[in-house]
Amino acid sequence: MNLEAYQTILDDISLDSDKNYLTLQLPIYGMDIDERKLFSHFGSELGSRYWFRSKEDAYNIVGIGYLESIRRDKYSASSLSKEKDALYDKIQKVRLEEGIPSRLSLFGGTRFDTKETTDEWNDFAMVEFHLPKWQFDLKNEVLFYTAGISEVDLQTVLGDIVRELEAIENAELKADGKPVINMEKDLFPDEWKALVDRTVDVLDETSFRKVVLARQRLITFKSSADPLFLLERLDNEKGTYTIYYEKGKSAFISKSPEKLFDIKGDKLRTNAIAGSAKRIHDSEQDELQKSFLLNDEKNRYEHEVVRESIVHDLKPYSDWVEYDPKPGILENKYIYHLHTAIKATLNDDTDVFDLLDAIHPTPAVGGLPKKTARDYIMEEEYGTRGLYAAPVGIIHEDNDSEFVVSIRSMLIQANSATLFAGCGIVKGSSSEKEYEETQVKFTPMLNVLEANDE
Ligand SMILES: C=C(O[C@@H]1C=C(C(=O)O)C=C[C@H]1O)C(=O)O
Repeated sequence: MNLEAYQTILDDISLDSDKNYLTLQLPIYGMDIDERKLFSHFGSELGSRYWFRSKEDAYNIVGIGYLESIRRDKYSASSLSKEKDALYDKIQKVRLEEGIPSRLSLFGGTRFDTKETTDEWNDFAMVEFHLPKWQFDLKNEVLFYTAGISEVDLQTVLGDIVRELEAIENAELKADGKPVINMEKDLFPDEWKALVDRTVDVLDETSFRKVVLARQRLITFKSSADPLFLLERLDNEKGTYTIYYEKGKSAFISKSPEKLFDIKGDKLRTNAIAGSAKRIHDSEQDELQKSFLLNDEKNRYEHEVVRESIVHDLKPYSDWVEYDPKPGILENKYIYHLHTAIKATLNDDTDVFDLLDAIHPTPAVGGLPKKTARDYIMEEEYGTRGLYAAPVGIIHEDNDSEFVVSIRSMLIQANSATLFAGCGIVKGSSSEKEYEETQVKFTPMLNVLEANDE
């Protein structure tokens, strides 16, 4: 870190009194800093921290201290877009080194739907995106430090940051052991199976083709789960996103394999992921599982419904959408899915918030027709989805962004964890099989809690 050169830059700038914040962007090359040290060092910021790592490692970001947030009780693409622009406009950005390949981002998401939430989701607004005080881009080794412009002392700020970085490098990493489980139970298991049976009778191949029904599993602990323990456990499943999102007294956690979309310039990438078979961890049996999945009519149908819907929803925003008509297999640690990569070139003036609104929820987590399915889920499903299966991710100043469909997830509060898992129901689905499938889909979170029998 070339502190003298950085100070010279700071000596040469004048603070812009029209702005609310100053963001300093500086490299932290070679520093021994990771997510666990950050969460340990910034323990007092509990409830105001996140870790977001994308599955292709495009992003690995920790944010600490929510300085300002966009919060809305209703989703409105145009208002959100304006608020995002206004927030970025309030920031004076200063690069302390040229050519750093990283940019400031906001992190957050929207709830799955507008269902009145039960108390459990009160910490998360309908739509919420945060500007953190400390944003660590761990992939590119860059820090974005943001402070209120009236509070910044350009003579002392660098020294303060350096001291903090040194303390982070020396942070203690002593996590508590795994949370001791008091009680573990599926919520409404028989009612859920009955709902699936009823739903199969309602579905057909034209007017209501598919709906995804989710269920919950509740685990209570003898004492609260240590964030450092959870972070360590979150590191152990490749090929998935990692979301650890604290807000108030809650933490929302996901190891989702499913991208909603990412945008770079005018290029959007998304995927259809639907159709599932358990991974058995025996090479012969797993080959059979994969070839079953590729050829099974019900799974193929479930998958095609998702792909068609995504392609259809992209059309107003793109004259060029490309995908392979034959799905492949997405391999996760516990499960296989049918997978189709979809690419689009976006038309001019497409806004990321319009795309979010247009694409979410895909029938991988909602159903088809989308509105019928959404209403059905709100009406019939037990409990509230909140951030489960909802878009969570990051947005830069322009449209560049990456969003996850936050499945394989749980909500942690005080001494309890609520796990969520759902599956696509079509005509001909069997409630027993779907129940088993959701059981498999709890595994990533059970594994994070070390609550499975593995
Ligand atoms: C809804 C979930 O998963 C979704 C449903 C799938 C299916 O029904 O085959 C497969 C992958 C996901 O798109 C979940 O994991 O909770």
